[in-house]
Amino acid sequence: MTTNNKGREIVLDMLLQVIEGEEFAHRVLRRTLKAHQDKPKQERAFITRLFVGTMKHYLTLDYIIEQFSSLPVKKMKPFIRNLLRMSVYQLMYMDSIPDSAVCNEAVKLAKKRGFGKLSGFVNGNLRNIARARADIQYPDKDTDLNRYLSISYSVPSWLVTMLLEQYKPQEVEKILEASLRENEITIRCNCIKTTPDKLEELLIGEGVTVIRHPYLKEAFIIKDFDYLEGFSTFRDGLFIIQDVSSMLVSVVANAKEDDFVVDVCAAPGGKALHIAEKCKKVSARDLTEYKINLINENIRRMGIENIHTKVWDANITDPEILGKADIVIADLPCSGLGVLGKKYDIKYKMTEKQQDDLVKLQRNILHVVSEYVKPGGILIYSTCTINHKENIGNMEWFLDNHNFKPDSLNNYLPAQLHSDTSKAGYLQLLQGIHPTDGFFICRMRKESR
Ligand SMILES: C[S@@+](CC[C@H](N)C(=O)[O-])C[C@H]1O[C@@H](n2cnc3c(N)ncnc32)[C@H](O)[C@@H]1O
Repeated sequence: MTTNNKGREIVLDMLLQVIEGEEFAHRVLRRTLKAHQDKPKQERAFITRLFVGTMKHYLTLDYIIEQFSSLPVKKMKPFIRNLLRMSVYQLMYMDSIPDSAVCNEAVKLAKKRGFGKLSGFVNGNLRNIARARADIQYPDKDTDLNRYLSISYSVPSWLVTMLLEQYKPQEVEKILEASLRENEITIRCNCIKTTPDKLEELLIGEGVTVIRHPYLKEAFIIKDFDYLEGFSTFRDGLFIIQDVSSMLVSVVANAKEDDFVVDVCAAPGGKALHIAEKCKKVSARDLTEYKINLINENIRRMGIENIHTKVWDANITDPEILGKADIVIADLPCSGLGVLGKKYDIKYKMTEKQQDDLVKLQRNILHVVSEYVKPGGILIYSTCTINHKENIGNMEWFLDNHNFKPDSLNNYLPAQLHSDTSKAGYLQLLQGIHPTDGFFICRMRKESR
């Protein structure tokens, strides 16, 4: 365990940056792993597991701590509360670490960072939790469903209420449970450069476990690897990381060779690159130079040349493309409740007000970009959220106020996804219920006159 002592300190600093600061968890994790590329695979895996696990579970961990501590977690010093969270995570979820090691390392860290006077408090609480963890009483599902879901799945109570208003209790529990599972990585084969069969063979040769996705032949779930950028298949642009839900946007867009496609919020370019395999001309836009560079990097790596990128605010009309697009992709900024497992700080940071502001932004962008669609052309609206207001709510608002009609998805979607709603032009995928992220897609056709 001594090798992981430094790892614990690294994780504690990451937690402080994200929970107590303004940083995004996935960015902090990526930056930290990059900075410690030279560390053995095992240590990097320890850092990832402890950081992601503590982040995903920290309301549950706070509940446990407060069963034992006389001081509420909110009143503790930030360093101490995050040290306790991280240590309780190890006690509750990491069976291979002896309790004594967890307590001793926490005490050492408290002393090292100038909290020697509180090391007794840390030690006492951790040892009590280790001793009595089997007797902890959790909220009862039958008498207080909201609190049960909130504490069991580490989700703020207001968000549980919102989900229970929109979905059945069993669905909400499956969604929240899926968000705590280890994240799966899905990739899409770059069919310009190789075939799915060949890519599968090459990845297996690189020691990766490869599982074919049931929805699309170009999609694979990959496991048992450390550093993706180390693979020649990645460096050579034979695949891109992309969830199947996101791939389905390009599938239902169904671009033809001569179509002109505009993706108005395109970075890092997953959907635009996918569509560009099918048609000659794609315009990929995003708000900043930084974001456009992300698309350009992927364009270079994947060797896909028929995409033109442009910094453009989707809220503002671009007169150059008015009425010119066969297909407009509006994959808009959203509350991200479909990717709670991957962006595990969203559930703590999102507010109802932010969601309402997003609905306004989405409506404004949809209104502006609908004018780029040719008569008879297609507008695809998608989000990686499961919030009805941002999804079906916006679709209905849009159709009520614009010259568009819903267009069935059933000619394009895999048969497993056909339903009454897909026939009516939209699909709501739910994590934990579908083998994908939570995601919304709708297809709408502009009327000819
Ligand atoms: C859901 S992501 C897009 C993902 C992308 N379609 C893909 O498949 O890789 C939303 C994007 O919208 C961009 N964005 C946010 N506000 C925008 C605006 N006003 N104009 C253009 N892009 C915007 C963000 O920078 C972000 O890259």
